[in-house]
Parts: sequence; C-alpha cells; structure tokens
Amino acid sequence: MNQLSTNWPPSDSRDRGGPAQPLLTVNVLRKYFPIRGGALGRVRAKVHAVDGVSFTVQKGETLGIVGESGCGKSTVARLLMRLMAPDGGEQIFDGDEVAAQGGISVRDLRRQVQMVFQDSASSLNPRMPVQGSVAFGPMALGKPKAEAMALARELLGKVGLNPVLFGGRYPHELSGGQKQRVNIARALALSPRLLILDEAVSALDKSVEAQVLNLLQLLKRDMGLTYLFISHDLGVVRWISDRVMVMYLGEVVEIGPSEQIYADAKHPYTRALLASKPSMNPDERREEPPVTGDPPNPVNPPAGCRFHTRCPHAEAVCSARAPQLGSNGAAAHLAACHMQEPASGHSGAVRH
Ligand SMILES: Nc1ncnc2c1ncn2[C@@H]1O[C@H](COP(=O)(O)OP(=O)(O)OP(=O)(O)O)[C@@H](O)[C@H]1O
Repeated sequence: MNQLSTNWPPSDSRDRGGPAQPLLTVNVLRKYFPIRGGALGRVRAKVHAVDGVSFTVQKGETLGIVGESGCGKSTVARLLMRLMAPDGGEQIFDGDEVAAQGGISVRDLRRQVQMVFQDSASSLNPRMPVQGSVAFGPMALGKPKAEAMALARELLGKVGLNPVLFGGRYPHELSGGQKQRVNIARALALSPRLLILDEAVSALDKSVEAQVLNLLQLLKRDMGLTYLFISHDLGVVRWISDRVMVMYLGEVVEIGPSEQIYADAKHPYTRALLASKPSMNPDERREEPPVTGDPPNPVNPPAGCRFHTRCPHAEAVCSARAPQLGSNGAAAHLAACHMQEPASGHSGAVRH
C-alpha cells in the first residue's frame, strides 16, 4: 500500500489517540416527512422518521448504527450532512454548533464530514475517468488541477488501486468493489474528519466486502479518521464498531460498547434483532425469539415504548409511558426499556 505524502492529510486535523473527546454531538434530532394529498397538496400526515435522537461520536471511534429497514438510519446520516434540514435538535461538530450564529457553517461541515453510500455506481460520474472524479472535490474547493490530480493518484494508491492502471478508467470498467474504493478515495480527497458509511459494503460480495472493511480499518488507523457506520448487517457492525447504537421507529433504543451490546443486550428489540441474525454456532444462547412481522406505521407510532406492540415482555406501563434511555449498570451502556428502570412498575424490572 502506498504511503501518503507527509503534507496530507493536514496533521492538525487528525484525531489520534488521547482521552475520549466528542467529535460530533447530536441532541434531540428530529425529522418528520410531510405526506401530502388532495388537490391542494395539503399535509395529511407526517412520517416520524427521526424522533428525538441524541448521541455522541468520539474522536477516532467507529459508531455503528443498526436497526430494521425504515427505522431512520439513513435519515440520521443525511441530516448530519445537512443534505436536508432537521425539524428540530442541535448538532455540534468539534465544539461548534452547526448552522448557528458563531458556529460552523453548513459549507464547512460538508467538507469535514463525507459520506459513502451503498450504490457505488451512481455516486460516480459515468463520463469522467476515476482520477478526475477523485480530483473533482478538491478542485471545486480551489486546489490547482495539477495538485488535485496528484492527490487523486495518491489516494487511488491508498485505497489499493494502482493509479497508472486505474486512474484513466471509467466507472463501467470497474468492479463493484473497485468502484466503492474510488468512492472512498473521493470522500477522503476532501480530508474529512468524519466519514459516514451508509450501507457502504452491503452491495459487495462477501469476500470483496471483507477486503473493503479491512481497507477502512487501515485508513482509519493511518489517517486518524472517525466513522459512523450504518448497516443492517449485525455481524459486520460488530466487527468494525467500537460502539453500537440501535434504532427502532425513529428512536434510539440502546447504545453502548460493541462487546456489551452483543454479549449482554438490555433492550428486547436488540435481543430480538440479534436472535434474527444467522449464527454459525449451534450452541449460541438465544433468550429472545427473533423479531417478526413489520414495524408499526411511522406516521402513527405506538404510544409509550414504540416496540411494545411486538415485545414479548410488554405490560401496561409499556403502552402508557415512554421509557427513557438509561443505565442500570455500566454508564456507557444505555437502554430505553421499562425493565431496566427499577421503579417503572414493570414486573420484570431490574432490582438492585
Ligand atoms: N423523502 C422522504 N419522504 C417521506 N418519507 C421518507 C423520506 N425519506 C425517508 N422516509 C421515511 O422515513 C423513514 C425512515 O427512512 P430511512 O431511509 O431513514 O430508514 P433506514 O433505516 O435508513 O432504512 P433502510 O435501511 O431501508 O435504508 C421510513 O419510514 C421512510 O419511508
């Protein structure tokens, strides 16, 4: 693998080692999509896509986001990039509030946060050789062409594509895995501090997926990057993430260190999701039945705990009152379930 020149990425912006410091903090983020109808196109209802989501990503870590299709993972990602405006909440990037007076502008945020999507083909311009695609962002920000092209060659090498062999190729001349490597190089060309990977390896064959995951780990270590890794594949998320956040119907139901989430999940939804995951180990203990059926309609989410309509442990309190994210053990491991609150009134509530 090629070495990058010493002046890239800029040494002052990397997030290596040291005590944990937040790079990104999100407080009570909300996005409701209007559903319009009738001749006048009036708003008839709203999809509660992201509903009060709060979390922090520490510098240098990988936070995985998991949950069933439609739970709001991609909407969170798009909100973080400000590809759409939130309806509420606050986003703080490296100490500065996004789009607030005296904070960080959306333009600056979009340079420091880059995203890689699942669909590697449509992210690339089909009429542009890949070296040009990688150089495009830096040139748009004013880097002279010769420098941007040199950076593109360097980055293609960094993602494992020989720039002499691949730089002049068009996207249709590349495999899916190669295209995704180009997309990663393109994202890195703007020297981001946070990379959001939204189902970025989901369309790849398992062997190619493993190569790209290994590449991501190497890049993260070499460049001091921070990742937000969104996937429906719990095995992949476990492998790559330091911490994992579980979403259900627009809300966070559990968040904690990866090993604790996988070994000792607190929320029945997380346990049901894990039970739905195919296992190679026939002796693996599965206390919860796999999650079945479809999630409720996000236009009218159930009152109380949104999972209560599918939860085998649901009691009256679960539909009466929404549980708060909290911990009954390790402070870093939080779950929103009445069984985790000693005084909730649920018969299965933990006692201390
Ligand atoms: N532009 C939009 N207009 C209306 N509803 C939307 C829009 N984008 C997303 N939604 C809805 O918001 C909810 C969350 O969608 P989102 O794509 O964030 O989920 P997801 O967890 O990323 O799902 P997947 O894993 O399938 O991509 C879903 O109910 C979806 O139908």
